[in-house]
Amino acid sequence: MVRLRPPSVVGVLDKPRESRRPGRRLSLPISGRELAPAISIRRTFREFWPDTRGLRRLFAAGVVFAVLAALCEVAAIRLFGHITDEVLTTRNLSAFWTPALIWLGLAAIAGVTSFAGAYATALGAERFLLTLRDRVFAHLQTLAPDFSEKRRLGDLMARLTDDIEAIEELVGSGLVKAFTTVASVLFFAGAAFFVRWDLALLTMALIPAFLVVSKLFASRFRTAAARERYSNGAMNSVLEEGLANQPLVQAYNRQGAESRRLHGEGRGWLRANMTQAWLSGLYGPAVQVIETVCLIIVLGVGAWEIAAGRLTLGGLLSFAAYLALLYPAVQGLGELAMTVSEAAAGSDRVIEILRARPLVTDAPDAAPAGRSRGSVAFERVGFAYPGRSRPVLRDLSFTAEPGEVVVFTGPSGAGKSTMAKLLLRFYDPDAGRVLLDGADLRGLTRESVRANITILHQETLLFSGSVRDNIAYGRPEASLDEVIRAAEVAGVHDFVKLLPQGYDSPVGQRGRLLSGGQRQRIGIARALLRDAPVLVLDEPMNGLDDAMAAQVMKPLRRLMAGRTTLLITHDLRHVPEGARTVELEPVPREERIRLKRVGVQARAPRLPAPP
Ligand SMILES: Nc1ncnc2c1ncn2[C@@H]1O[C@H](COP(=O)(O)OP(=O)(O)OP(=O)(O)O)[C@@H](O)[C@H]1O
Repeated sequence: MVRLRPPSVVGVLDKPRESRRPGRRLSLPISGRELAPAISIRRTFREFWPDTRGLRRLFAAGVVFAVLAALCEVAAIRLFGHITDEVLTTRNLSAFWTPALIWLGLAAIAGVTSFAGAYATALGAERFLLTLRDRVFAHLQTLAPDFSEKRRLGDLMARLTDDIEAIEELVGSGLVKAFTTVASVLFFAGAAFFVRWDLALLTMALIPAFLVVSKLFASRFRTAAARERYSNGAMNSVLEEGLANQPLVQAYNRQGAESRRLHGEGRGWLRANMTQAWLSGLYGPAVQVIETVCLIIVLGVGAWEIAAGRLTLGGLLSFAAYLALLYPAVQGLGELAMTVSEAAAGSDRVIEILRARPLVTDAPDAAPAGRSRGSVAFERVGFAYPGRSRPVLRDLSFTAEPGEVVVFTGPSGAGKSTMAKLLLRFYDPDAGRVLLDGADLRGLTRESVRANITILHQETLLFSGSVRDNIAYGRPEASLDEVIRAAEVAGVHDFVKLLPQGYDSPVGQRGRLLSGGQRQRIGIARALLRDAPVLVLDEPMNGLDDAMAAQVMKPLRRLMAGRTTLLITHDLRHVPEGARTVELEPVPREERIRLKRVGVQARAPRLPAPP
C-alpha cells in the first residue's frame, strides 16, 4: 500500500510530543465529543487550568515556535516545487543555488524553532505534572488516614501517576498540540488551495471518509481505553500488596496464588491493550486506503492537467506534499480526541480525590494550643465512623491529669485506638467533647494539637531511610548528638553500634531489616526526641515476647516519665503501678457504653455535660 509521505523537507511536525504511556500512542481522527462528553472536558479544564498559572508562557512559546516551524515547512515545499519547475525540468543549474540556500536556511530555522518549541512544551508539561502531583498528594495528606486505608494503594498510585499524566496531556502539552495541529491543518490546506483550489476541493471531499472510518472505531476504542485504565490500577494494586506482604506470602506458600492473581489482572490489561492494538492496526490500513485513493486522484487529475498545460510538475509535486502533511495533521486531531477521552477518564479519578473533603478542618477562629500542660479529658464522647450507623464509642468520659498514666484496656474492637484517633483529631466526636488543658480540640488548630501529642502505633511505622532519618522524623532539625542521646535512652544505641553504617544504616522497606523490638525502640527514640507532653502508646508490647517486652519497657518508662500517658494495652502485666485503668467495652446494640473501672479507681467524670 502506498502511503503519502512528504518529500523530506524539514520534518518538524512528524514528531509530536509522545505520550509516556505506551498504550496510548495511537491515532484516530475522531471528534472529542464522540469519545468524551464535553462536560468532562469542561470539568477537566475548570479543575486543572488554574494549575497552569506561571506555565502559560511556556505553552504559548511552544505554540509559537511550532507554528513557525510549520510555516517553514510550507515555504520549503513551495521551494521544492520551484526547484522542480525551474531547475529539474529546465535543467538550469544556475537557478538552483539561491532556492537551495534559502531551503537550507529554512531547515535551520525550522530545526531551531522546532527544538525550542519542543523544549518549552516539555518544560511546561513537566512542571505542570510536578504542580499537579504535589497538589493531589498534599490534598490526600489532609484527609483522615482511613481515606487511603479504605482504598487499594496501587490504584491510588495509578491516579497519582498515570491519571495525572493523562490530564497533563490534555490541559498542558495537549493544548499546545491542539493549537499547532489546527494551525498545521490550516496552513497545509491553505497552501494546497493556493496551488490548485479545485484539486484541493476534490481531495478535501474525501475528509468525510476519514470521519466515517473514525466513527466506526471511536466507541470501541473508548471502551478499550477505559478497561485499560481500570486494569492498570488493579494490576498495580496486586503488585503493591504482593510485594509489601511478601513475608506473609512466602510463609503461607501463597506465591503461586499471588502470581495467578497478577496474571489474572495482567490478562485483563493484555486484552484491553490488544483491543487497542487491534483497532489501531486495522485503522491504519483503512486510513491508508483513503490516502491511496487521494493519491491516485491527485496523480490522475494532475497528469491530465499537466498534459493540458494547466499545471506544472513542480506544482503537482508540491500539492501532493501538502496533502501528505495535511492528512497526518488531520489524524493528529483525532489523536487529540483520544487524549481528551483518556484525560476525561483520568480526571474523573483524580477529581474524586480532590473532591473528598477532610472530615476535620480548623475552625476559622481556631487558636494554637501552645505548649500543653498535658491535661487530657474526654467528656461524654460518642462516636461512629462515617457511614457506619453503629457507634464505636458512647458516653466515654475520663480525665488524665498532667504527668498521669491512664491505662485503657478492653476487648478487641472496643474502640481503644479510636479514642486515640479522636485525641489526635483525625475525627471529631459526634457527641461530647475532647479537651486539652480544658480547651475543646475543635477550637484549636490541628497542627498545634498534634504537636503536643506523640503516638506510638501498634506497629511501629518506619520509612525506608536510615536509622537516623527515622529517629529524627518528628524533629528533622535535630542534631546527630540529640539523635544519639534519644537513641541511648531508648536502647537503640546498643544495636545501632553493631550495624555496618551505624546511624546511617538503612532500615529497609518499612523497617523490615530490623527486628520487631528494634523497630519498637526506634519508635520510642523518635518519640523521645519529639518531646511532646502527651503520649499515646497503642499496644507497645504488641508481638514482643516477655524478654523483649521487658527490654522495651525500660526505655518506655523513661519516655513516660513526666508525660501524660494514655497507655492502650491488653497486657496488664507491664502497667506501671498506681496507674488508673479504664476498661472499655464494645458498645452493645443500642446500649450505652459502660465504663468499668478496675485497679485504682478512676475518677468519676466530673466535667459538666455539654450543652
Ligand atoms: N476507619 C474505620 N472505619 C470504620 N470502622 C472502623 C475504622 N477503624 C476501626 N473501625 C471499627 O471500630 C471498632 C473499634 O476499632 P478500634 O481499632 O478502635 O478497636 P480497639 O479497641 O483498638 O481494638 P484492638 O484492641 O483490636 O486494637 C472496630 O469494630 C473496628 O472495626
